[in-house]
Amino acid sequence: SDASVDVAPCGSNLYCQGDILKAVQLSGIFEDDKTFVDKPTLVPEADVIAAFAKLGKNPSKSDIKAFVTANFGDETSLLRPANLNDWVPNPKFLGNINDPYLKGFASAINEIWKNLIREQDLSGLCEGCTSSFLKINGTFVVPGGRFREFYYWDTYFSMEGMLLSELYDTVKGMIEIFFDYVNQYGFIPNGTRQYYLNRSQPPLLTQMVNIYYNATKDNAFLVKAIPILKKEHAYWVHNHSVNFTIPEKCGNRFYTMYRYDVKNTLPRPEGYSVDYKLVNSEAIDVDVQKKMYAELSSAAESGFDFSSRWATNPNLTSPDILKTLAVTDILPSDLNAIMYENEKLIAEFSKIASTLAKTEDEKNAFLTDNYIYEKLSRRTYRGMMKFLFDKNTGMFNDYSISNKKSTVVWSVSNVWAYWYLGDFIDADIANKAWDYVSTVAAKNPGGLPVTNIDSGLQWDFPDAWPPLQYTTIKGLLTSASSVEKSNPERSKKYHDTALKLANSLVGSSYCGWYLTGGSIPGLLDKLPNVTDNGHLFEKLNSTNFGFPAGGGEYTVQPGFGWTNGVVLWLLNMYGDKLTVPNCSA
Ligand SMILES: OC[C@H]1O[C@H](O[C@H]2O[C@H](CO)[C@@H](O)[C@H](O)[C@H]2O)[C@H](O)[C@@H](O)[C@@H]1O
Repeated sequence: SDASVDVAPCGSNLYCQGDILKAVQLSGIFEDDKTFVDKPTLVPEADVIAAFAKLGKNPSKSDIKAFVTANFGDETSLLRPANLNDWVPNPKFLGNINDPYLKGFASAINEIWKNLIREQDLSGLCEGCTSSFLKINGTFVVPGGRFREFYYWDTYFSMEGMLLSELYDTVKGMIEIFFDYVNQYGFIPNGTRQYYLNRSQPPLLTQMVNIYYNATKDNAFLVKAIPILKKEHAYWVHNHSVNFTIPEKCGNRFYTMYRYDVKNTLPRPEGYSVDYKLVNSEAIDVDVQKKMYAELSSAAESGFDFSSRWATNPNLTSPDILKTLAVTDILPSDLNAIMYENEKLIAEFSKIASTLAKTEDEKNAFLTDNYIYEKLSRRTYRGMMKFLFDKNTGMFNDYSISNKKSTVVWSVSNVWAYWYLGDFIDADIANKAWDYVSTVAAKNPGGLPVTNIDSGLQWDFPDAWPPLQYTTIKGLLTSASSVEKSNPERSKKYHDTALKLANSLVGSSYCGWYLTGGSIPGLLDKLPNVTDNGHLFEKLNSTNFGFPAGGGEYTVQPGFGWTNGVVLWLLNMYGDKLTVPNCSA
């Protein structure tokens, strides 16, 4: 393809584009493409480029291996454990957990934060050397395993647990790191690497500020946050919105809706060989190839990489299904719901700020923002109800712009909007959605699978993702409280489904941890012949209680930030109801 018109995630000739990246990633010397792009150089970049040039036109695999060994360092370097001044051994929420094993489990997770919360240490980088890391000003939580950097949407779910662990200063500092990125780049990158600089992730910063504010009532911080949250919102409006209408359905009216959309024409550096081989597996036009690269990156931006949810032919399986991704043609229901909630929250924060203003002008400016963002939220709401909401099923479906109709794949993300909008939905229609969810939950002991389609992709059946158990439970709780007075029986039913999901995630994570060497001093011995000390996994198997899920382009990762966060959140909320499962059953 014509490199002069290619759009890469960043300018680096090592980490984002160019011959060295291509040769190393296609050589097959690493099982996981992310390994190479996480390696810092051992010599200045110009020397790396000169050393590569010496290899000539078609270097062998062993030449490339020797070149990488001589010029690149360890991918896990440039990080150190953080000095956590706010970590406490016995956070108060442990007192809310009755079952002694689950209390011990919560305490073990509280310990695990110390391994996952890190600081950058660039002192190991030699003079003139370089790495793919973005500068990270402060302490941050990583997901774990191959995910050695700070991720955007993961952090919301990790924070729910970190706040219970009373890591208030650390949480505040992490939000401030994100503020720096909004100021520097205008948006928050997918993760803190140069190769993530062309895309964001589900925009949950405003909601991070919300949970931090609810936990601390830090007014000064809230006031400081508002201009930055507005700036991030503007980025999504300018780069990720479409003005959409269907004349026969809408007359002259246009609706502003949001979508994932990454400008990119090259393989994702951290998945280079996977993307390259997929796109070059048959003879296709260069323009079509470039479009496929843009779709792959846009799927990564959605957080759901990869899923039949984005496929025009969801009946195919991996890898062929990936050739049919049409992310940029879809109005995703979860993204639109998130944007609606962000607009509502910016309006609410502005109202609070207006009461704290020191001058009349300041107060009026906040009240104007309150008015503007309320209005924006109504605009997003109208679009969601017009195009995404299905009165027959109660689901908020994804919508295909080109087909002018809902897409066909059901996903747990179709009930995400209930978290924020549950109060506004007709109770009988909402009940249909929740009946469906509870039927799926009843069939899956390990949690709600993300879709019903077994494509081999990681955001498909049978994978149960902790953040989506959280969003579904939030939706159930909103619906339960909205019918509590009018229909207590229904309300109880929703609470029961929420508890069932909580039992699945907490129980399955507990067993996964125990079976991989988890123990509790004086109460639970470590299994014999297990060398590890207990892992929580990034995703669980919905059909196989106690086991992680698989699928996708990398092996399941232990750690794990969002699992720990959501499990602690559930243990705190249902600490008087949850009981320890029998892990050998
Ligand atoms: O390397 C492949 C992809 O890895 C990341 O995605 C997955 O892990 C993230 C961190 O836990 C999570 O936020 C995301 O939802 C997962 O699918 C990365 O975010 C992708 O951009 C990347 O291509």
